[in-house]
Amino acid sequence: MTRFVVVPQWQGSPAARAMQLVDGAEAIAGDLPRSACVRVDVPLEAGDALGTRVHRLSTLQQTRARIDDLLASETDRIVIVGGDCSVALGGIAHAAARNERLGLVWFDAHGDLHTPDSSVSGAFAGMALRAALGDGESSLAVSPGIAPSRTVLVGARDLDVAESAFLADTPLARLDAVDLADTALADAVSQTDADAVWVHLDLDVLDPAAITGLTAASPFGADPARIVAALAALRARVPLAGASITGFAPASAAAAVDDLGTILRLVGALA
Ligand SMILES: NC(=[NH2+])NCCC[C@H](N)C(=O)O
Repeated sequence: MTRFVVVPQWQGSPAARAMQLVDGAEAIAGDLPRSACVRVDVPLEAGDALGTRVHRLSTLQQTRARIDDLLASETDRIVIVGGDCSVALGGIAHAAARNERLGLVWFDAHGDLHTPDSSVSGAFAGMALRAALGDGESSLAVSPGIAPSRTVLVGARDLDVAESAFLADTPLARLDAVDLADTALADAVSQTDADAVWVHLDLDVLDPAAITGLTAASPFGADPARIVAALAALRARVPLAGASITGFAPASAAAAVDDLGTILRLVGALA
């Protein structure tokens, strides 16, 4: 069985409309079987940086502690429903503790490869993949981190200078999302020595024509049907350790309905 862990956290997001991520998580959860869902309470307040360069670090730490507590006794495969991107980290840490050579697929328009020092926004979502690799704010990073050589970044097209510089020096595979061939992702993960894989999907990897409820839509994104096909091919080859789906920020309840069909197809491909 798959357990859906719903984490309506907005505090990691750089967006002005960040709090709509709470509505997005609730909207997705509302369409999932209630008995398969568990909710993580997220503090209502923004939180404090605690003297670091990570905005709202105190609330991010509280949410993470609650995710870690919940997952400690979880034996089902989990799909984390966000919220902002950084809700994935508790799940990745949980899966990494159970799979020695965990691979990571990160679907995102952005790189999320900042450290607190390189980030301009201070938003932890923009540091989330880097934290999965074990770098940055130590209270939130996965430790030991996922090896970059077992990591595939898909659809990133909105990279900051420091992120491009990091990628130039790091053995992390990249795939373009626009023409994602059915087996390209399965091939890329098979070429690593990963024994299982965590799939993270920020919905902003999608083309803006396919979804409206994004805080920072970026052109030239993926067709949802191609992602579904790529995930099926991947799962035929490498066991799925768990998944996260994040970044849904609908402007209204009515607008959410327009996107939910697409989102639920993607959730289905990850469950
Ligand atoms: N997963 C995301 N929405 N990431 C947005 C990151 C945007 C920008 N690179 C930043 O660090 O602020």
